[in-house]
Amino acid sequence: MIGIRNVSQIYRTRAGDVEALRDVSLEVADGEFVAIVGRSGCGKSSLLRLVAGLQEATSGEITVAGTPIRGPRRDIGFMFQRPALLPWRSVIDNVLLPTEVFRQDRRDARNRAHELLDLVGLNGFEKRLPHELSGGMQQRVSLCRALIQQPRVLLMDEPFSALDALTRADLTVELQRLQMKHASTVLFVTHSVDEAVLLADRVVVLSPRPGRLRQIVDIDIARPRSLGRDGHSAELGVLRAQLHDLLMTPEEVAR
Ligand SMILES: Nc1ncnc2c1ncn2[C@@H]1O[C@H](COP(=O)(O)OP(=O)(O)OP(=O)(O)O)[C@@H](O)[C@H]1O
Repeated sequence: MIGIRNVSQIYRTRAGDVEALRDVSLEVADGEFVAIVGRSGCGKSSLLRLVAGLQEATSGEITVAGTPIRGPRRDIGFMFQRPALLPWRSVIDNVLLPTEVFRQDRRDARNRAHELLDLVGLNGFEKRLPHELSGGMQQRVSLCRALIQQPRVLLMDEPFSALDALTRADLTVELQRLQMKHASTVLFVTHSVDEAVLLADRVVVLSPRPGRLRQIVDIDIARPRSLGRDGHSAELGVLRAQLHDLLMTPEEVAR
């Protein structure tokens, strides 16, 4: 579904060139959930922006559903760290925004918006304005807005990092539920090893800048997953430790 081939990104700045990504290749299958982890500044957001068509790679090629990315596309949804809702539009009108931009059938879109808001527990909040909601609720609205256009691919850039730990854990559970239901193809950038092992089929570890593909860790554990006592804490713990070591040790001393 997503093909990233030999992608490099160099930013030319007045202070000199910044090499953000070097020769990254990755294939993401239809319905697969791939998490990307790596040190701050290793190019995770850059990679997502390239797949989203928000910027062009210095070299290499990216395809989604077999077609090269040349700019933003309707079949690619994006969710950022902050909800970025329009403050003057109600919850439902925020969710409907992409369907207006892409001129989708209004009635159909409204039905889908209600369904999605219901799914994330925001039933009854449709007419509220964003400032009347908590941060977690706003991010749920943002998730609905990303899903309304039924994208083939959902790109998520640290979507829960601005939330408190418990709300973040709640949303991780919800996203897992949505993923089990819809099996979307997701590329998910996170700093949280816990989130990565709970959500992903595979975790891609990038090396410190310039980001290169260091290792891919398969998370071969049945869903729903949980770090709680009744969950898969032992198996997930081993993978967490492995990822932690990959992130914390320089390549040359890693086993
Ligand atoms: N538009 C830009 N112009 C110049 N340099 C940039 C630009 N965007 C990113 N960079 C640089 O490229 C490198 C990678 O940035 P990027 O935001 O992709 O990393 P990241 O892994 O997402 O970081 P973090 O985890 O801190 O969010 C950084 O050194 C950053 O300063």
